[in-house]
Order: sequence, then C-alpha cells, then structure tokens
Amino acid sequence: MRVEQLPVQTNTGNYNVYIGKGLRHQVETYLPKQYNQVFIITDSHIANMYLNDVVDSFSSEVKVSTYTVPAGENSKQMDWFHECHTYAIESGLERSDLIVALGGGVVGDLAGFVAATYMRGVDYIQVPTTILAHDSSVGGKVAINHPQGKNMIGSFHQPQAVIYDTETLDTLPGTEWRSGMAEVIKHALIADEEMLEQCFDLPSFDAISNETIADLLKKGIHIKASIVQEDEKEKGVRRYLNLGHTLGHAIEAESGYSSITHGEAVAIGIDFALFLSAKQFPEANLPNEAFRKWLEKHNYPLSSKLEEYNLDALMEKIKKDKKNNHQQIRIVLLSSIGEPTLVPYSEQSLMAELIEFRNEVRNS
Ligand SMILES: NC(=O)c1ccc[n+]([C@@H]2O[C@H](COP(=O)([O-])OP(=O)(O)OC[C@H]3O[C@@H](n4cnc5c(N)ncnc54)[C@H](O)[C@@H]3O)[C@@H](O)[C@H]2O)c1
Ligand SMILES: O=C(O)C(=O)C[C@@H](O)[C@H](O)[C@H](O)COP(=O)(O)O
Ligand SMILES: [Zn+2]
Repeated sequence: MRVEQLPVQTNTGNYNVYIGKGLRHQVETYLPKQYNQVFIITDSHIANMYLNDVVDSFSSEVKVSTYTVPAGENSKQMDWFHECHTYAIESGLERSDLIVALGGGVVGDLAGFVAATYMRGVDYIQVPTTILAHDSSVGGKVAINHPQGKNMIGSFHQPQAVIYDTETLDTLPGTEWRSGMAEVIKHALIADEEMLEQCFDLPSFDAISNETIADLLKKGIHIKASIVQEDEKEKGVRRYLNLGHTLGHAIEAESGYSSITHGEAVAIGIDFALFLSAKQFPEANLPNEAFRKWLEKHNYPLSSKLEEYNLDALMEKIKKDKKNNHQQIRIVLLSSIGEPTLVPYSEQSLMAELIEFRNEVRNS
C-alpha cells in the first residue's frame, strides 16, 4: 500500500498530510511525537464504522478516551463545543495531550476548535473520512456556527498531522460525495484548468475509480496547502478559497444548518459567482455552461433550492459575511479560470443580481 506525504508549512506550524488506504489502523505511527493520552472526538455515524479501528491503532501505553457527538452540521454549535470541553476535563486531558478529530468537516471544525481553546490550546490531528474533508482538514480553520452566521466563532489552529484513510470513502453516501466534490471543483476553478477539465469529464460519482478520486484529492490538497502557506490567517489570497461561500454560507444559515449540505450550498454559490463573473469580465472565457451542466449531471439542487429562500433573508446573512469590509460586501469571482479576484458590491446592486440570477435559473 502506497502512502503519500504532502507537507504543509505555515507560520504557526509545519505538518504532513498522509494519504493512503487503511491509515486508520496506524494512526499512532504517523504522529510527530508520543502522547500519554488521546481524546478522540467523532460523530454517531463514524463511531459505528471506524472508531474501534482508530482506538485499536494506539498502543496500550496510551490512555484513549472517546466522545461522540450526533452526526450532522447541528453539532457544530456551542452546546456540543461545551460538552466536548466538559468531557475532556472529566477525562483528565492535560495540556500535553492530543485531541483526534475523526470524521468529516463537522467533527474536524468542532474538535479543532475544542483543541484551540482547551487549556488555551492543545495539539490535535485530523483523521478525515469524507471527500469534503480534503479541504476542511487542511489549513487550520476551526469553528462552530452561530444561528446568525456560519463559522462565526472560531480560530486558526493548525493540526499536528492529517491522516487521511481513503478506504473510509467506500462507505460515504452519494449526497456526501456531491457535497465534497463541490469543494474539489472549487479548487480546480481557482487554480488548475487541467483539473477542471478532469472534473467536467468525470462519470457519475459512484463510478469514479479509487485512483481518480485519490488523484483529485491530492490535487485539491496541494492547491489548498499552497494558498494557506502563503496566507495562513486570510489577509489576502486565502479569501479565494471562499469562492461560492458568500451565498453558500447564507443559504446554510437560512436553512438552520439542516436541509442542505455545505458543498451543495457552495455549489449554488459557485454558480452565482460564475454568473457575476461573466458580467464583470465579459471578455473572459468562463466555464459557466459547463459548470451548470456538471451540476445537472450530478443532481445538485439548484433551482428548487433557490426558490425555497427569501432573498431579503439571504441578503441579511450575506451582510454578515466575514470577507466584508467597512460594510461593503466582497465576493470572490473569477476573471478567468485559475484567476480569482475579490469584487465589491453594494447591497442594492447585489440584490439586483440575485433577483436576475434566480430568474435566469428559473428560465434555464
Ligand atoms: N475548516 C475548513 O477549512 C473547512 C473547509 C470546508 C468545509 N468546512 C466545514 O466542513 C463541514 C462539512 O463537512 P462534511 O461535508 O465532511 O460533513 P460531515 O462532517 O457532517 O459529514 C457528512 C456526513 O457523512 C457522515 N460520514 C462521514 N464520513 C463517513 C464515511 N466515511 N462513511 C459514511 N458516512 C460518513 C457523517 O457522519 C455525516 O453524517 C461544514 O461545517 C463546513 O463548514 C470546513
Ligand atoms: O480554508 C479556507 O480558507 C476556506 O475558505 C475553505 C472553505 O471551503 C471552508 O468552508 C471554510 O470553513 C470557510 O471559512 P469561512 O472563514 O468563510 O467561514
Ligand atoms: Zn467550504
């Protein structure tokens, strides 16, 4: 079995992303140092499938405790964050110990934020189990949601390692493939035209070979790591990783973090960003038609979802987006494939665009 190692170097820490089959059985082997105690945070779906494997991967000298939150985005909130802290204290977790985030982006963001704050910060590792987590496990953004906005309470806290067992993807449901592939194609759109063509040419997600998905995940991780290395705390180019997220996050918050996945919401947001990009950069050769076809081919919700939301309510959420500056809304657009840029909009002009976009989707 081939294990690949992708380095990530940031101002606050360097670490490796290990990617290969069966790595959940060897988690301890890939840790950069020894820990006396580890505290594994996971969710109720993953606990049934992979928790025992990860627990068993530690030698008997290491004390292992585990905590399981309900599966789903609603665990990325204050009550569960507090519960994790309570259980960590009761388990006797010390400052020199390790937190393990075993799961998708929800567990990764929650457990990462627990690690960033427990005793003012302890080490943690990411053990991702979803396609989407090729994005969330790298780069150190950790957070929980607020009813008024996505990831509103959080920190930057880099993991000590990312140990990505691609075998776990065998059990991932179709909806979660769809969610994760939206972040894969996002990485392609902002940085790699060849990868974008590869995404457009994919067969249905359940027919993608192990080699192809591993290749796409590595390309996505490489793009993400390069951007994070240049701008760890999102003062500049890291904002480009937010392509599709201005509208995407507003949709998620409006849905009460329940009826749509992160990636599906981001996919709608990317479609909107491409719509705006074509107007801002009329000379550019943008893949709007190909992207829309890709959404249709893979059954992403678009028109049905857009009809569900009140545009004024979405705008209220957009006005709280973290990229905004001096009350000005700023959206990531593409001036061409691989050339993202941040474009300011007034509330009025963006509302006019949202209305036009919804009409365009209705008529398409
Ligand atoms: N920190 C970042 O940089 C970053 C980047 C992208 C997304 N995110 C965040 O990630 C979250 C979404 O992550 P996600 O899409 O992984 O969702 P998730 O963690 O909720 O996982 C999706 C679902 O799949 C289940 N699951 C996970 N792995 C499985 C497996 N191998 N087999 C079967 N079922 C499995 C989970 O139990 C859950 O029900 C959002 O909160 C988003 O904001 C963070
Ligand atoms: O890592 C980043 O930076 C990203 O923007 C990646 C996004 O895919 C991810 O959803 C992230 O959590 C969004 O961060 P936020 O700061 O917009 O909440
Ligand atoms: Zn995202």
